[in-house]
Amino acid sequence: MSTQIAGTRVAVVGTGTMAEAVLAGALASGLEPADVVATARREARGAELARTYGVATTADNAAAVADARVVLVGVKPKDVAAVLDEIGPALPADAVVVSVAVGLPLSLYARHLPDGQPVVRTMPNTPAQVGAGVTAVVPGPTTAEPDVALVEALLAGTGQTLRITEKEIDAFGALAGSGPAYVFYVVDAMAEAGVLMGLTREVARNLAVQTVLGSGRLLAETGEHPAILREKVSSPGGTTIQALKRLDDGGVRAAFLTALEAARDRSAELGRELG
Ligand SMILES: NC(=O)C1=CN([C@@H]2O[C@H](COP(=O)(O)OP(=O)(O)OC[C@H]3O[C@@H](n4cnc5c(N)ncnc54)[C@H](O)[C@@H]3O)[C@@H](O)[C@H]2O)C=CC1
Ligand SMILES: O=C(O)[C@@H]1CCC=N1
Repeated sequence: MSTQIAGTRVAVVGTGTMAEAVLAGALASGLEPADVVATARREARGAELARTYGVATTADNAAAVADARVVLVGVKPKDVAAVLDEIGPALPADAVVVSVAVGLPLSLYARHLPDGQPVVRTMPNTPAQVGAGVTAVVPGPTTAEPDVALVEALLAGTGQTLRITEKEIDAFGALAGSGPAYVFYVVDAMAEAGVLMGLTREVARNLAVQTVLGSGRLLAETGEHPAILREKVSSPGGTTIQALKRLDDGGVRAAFLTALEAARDRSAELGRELG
């Protein structure tokens, strides 16, 4: 199905790290900068966004959404309800509100927006900025299919999109939404090990980055199970198995399981606290 992106008026309300990454991807999908208004509270931030993306900017959230077809709400979860109350009266009836906030249920949007306002809840991740993200998409209960397809078309330039149910989104966020942070943590730790062994910081970091990039591509392009690829690196009686044993001794695998459960549980907790 082809959905027309060019000419779609988009407002980004609260253009921080995640919203900027989604905006960059949407522009790569064919969204035109002239059709975008992004809000920024600080003038310098607005100027930076205008310079980088060629979009219009304003500090006035309500004015930004007044003729929008799609409104991306990019503020932190604790600020979402107040922003919805602020923009609600100015929203065109057909404007689709797109959530990126972790934890917040669709029911919160229904409570703070005019009756019948279309909403799509998403969970993106920051690799969206380079077109290599993965975004969960949960349509609101009354959101029409063409509106969901429009949001997915806008997100196409950010990487993959995947429709899921709302009950799956806390786990999705714990794995994919937060996931880049775990990978950056591993890269940082591997680079530090390189420095410990006497490599320069620059070389160590480059080796760690290239190894993660190459391993990700190998996984994606071969479709092989990670355990099989791991076995292909670990020769019997060789070096890698010595390192993997130390990771197991350190409880790293189990730590990943409890870490992701903790992120999922915090997402659910945010939903209870703020939703
Ligand atoms: N950072 C990430 O990797 C991910 C973040 N998210 C979600 O994205 C949302 C934003 O997170 P980040 O981008 O990390 O935070 P951020 O702090 O970088 O961005 C929030 C932005 O909202 C602005 N803001 C706050 N109140 C405002 C208001 N009343 N009007 C206009 N702008 C306002 C801030 O100035 C800031 O630029 C959160 O809801 C988070 O759960 C979701 C997935 C991944
Ligand atoms: O840490 C957070 O709360 C956000 C949501 C998912 C990734 N970052």
